[in-house]
Parts: sequence; C-alpha cells; structure tokens
Amino acid sequence: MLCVEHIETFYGKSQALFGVDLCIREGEVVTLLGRNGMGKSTTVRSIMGLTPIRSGRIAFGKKEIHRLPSYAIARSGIGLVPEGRQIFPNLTVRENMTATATNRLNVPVPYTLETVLALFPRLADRLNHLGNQLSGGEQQMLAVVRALMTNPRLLILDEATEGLAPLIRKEIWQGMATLKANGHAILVIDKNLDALMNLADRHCIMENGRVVWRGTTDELAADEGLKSRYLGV
Ligand SMILES: Nc1ncnc2c1ncn2[C@@H]1O[C@H](COP(=O)(O)OP(=O)(O)OP(=O)(O)O)[C@@H](O)[C@H]1O
Repeated sequence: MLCVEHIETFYGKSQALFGVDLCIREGEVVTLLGRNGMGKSTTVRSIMGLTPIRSGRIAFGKKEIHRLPSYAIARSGIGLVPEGRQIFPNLTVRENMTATATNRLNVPVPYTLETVLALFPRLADRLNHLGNQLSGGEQQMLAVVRALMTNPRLLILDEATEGLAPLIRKEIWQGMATLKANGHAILVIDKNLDALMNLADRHCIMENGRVVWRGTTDELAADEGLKSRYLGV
C-alpha cells in the first residue's frame, strides 16, 4: 500500500534521512521507533510532502506521490494526525469533525459522526463545545477523528499520545485497536512501547536518519538488548 524506497531528505544543507525504506501493507499497523531526533517525524513529513525528499521514491497504491504537493498526497488517501493536535480552536467539536469530511476515494462504508463517536465516546458529550474548551486528550481524539472523517486508506499518527494522562491514552489505543480490527492500515510513532507492542504487527527502529532494525512484535519482545540500545528503555 505505502512503499518508501531509499529516501533521502534534507533541511537546507543538513541531511536528516539517509536512504530510508519502509513498507506498509493493507490492514497493517507499523511503528517507527527510536530516540528523539532520529528521523521519525522527518520520515512522516517526507511521506506527506511537507519536507520533500531529495532522492528515492514513495509510492502509495499504484501511484508515485513524492512529487505531489502535500494537499494532493493527503487527497490520495493518507490522513495525518500531526504532533501538537492541530484542531480548529474556534469551531465546535461537531464543526471540527465535519469541516474537512470527505469521501474522495469512494470508500464503500464511509465514516460518519456516529461511527467515529463510537470509537471515542468521550467526544459525544462535547459536540457543542469549542475546540479550545477541550482537554489536551480530547483535542487529540478530535484530531484523530478529523483525520478519519476524510476516509483515508492509511492513517499516520505522529506522537498522538504525547503528554496525555494514562486513562486518555488508553482510550486512544482502544480506538486504534478497533480501527485495526476493522482492517485499517496505520503508521504510528509513539514512545509508549507497551501499547505499541499490543497494537502493531511490525516495527522499524530508526537511528541517525536510517532504519537500523525491522521486525515483528515477537522479535522485538524477544530482544531486550535492542530496546536498551535504540530506545532507551
Ligand atoms: N525543521 C528542521 N530544520 C532543521 N533540522 C531539523 C528540522 N526538523 C528536524 N530536524 C533535524 O532532523 C533530524 C531528525 O529529526 P526528527 O524530528 O525527524 O526526529 P524524530 O525521530 O521525529 O524525533 P522527535 O521524537 O524528537 O520528534 C534531527 O537531527 C533534527 O534536529
């Protein structure tokens, strides 16, 4: 579904990615792991065209996307929940959910207010509140819901649970587990390794702009050294 092949990305003269490869198949949940500053967000920014790659190739389905502007990449079916929950603060929760809702890819059963609220029931009581009246966790759920309302084929979460209370985090992971059970493909970056081990099929560990390890959850669980070496846990 998503195929990232040997991409190199720069910030000005400074190279951040050195030949990153990453593949996500239909229905798969894949993580990008690694300490701070290793290139996880840059990989996501590269996929979304926010920091265009300098070399390599990115294909989504049958289409090459790496030369497209980021709005066109999003329209091709990738929903990003970026770091720092960028919801509309002066729109209500309901308006936030419907403002960008679309079904461009003609998904047979598109998300509706009801189906996304079933994933995050907490938001149902808040429909008429303004975005800026929500707690951080509720804003993050709203950011996920807003991405889902565009009916993406792939959802990307970049640090979606950063700084949230454990209970709220749990609710977000539960929502993600339901999405996975429904066959949704998800790329997830998070520091919450236990939750990721429960959720994900495969993991890629990044160090200094390269993927230095990839494997299944069982393989990651079996290798304590890996965790202390690359993840600091
Ligand atoms: N806007 C930017 N301008 C210049 N350099 C940047 C910029 N954003 C990131 N970098 C650099 O690119 C490298 C990769 O950073 P990136 O944010 O992708 O890492 P990360 O693994 O996502 O870490 P974090 O968890 O801290 O977000 C780092 O060396 C970082 O300093």
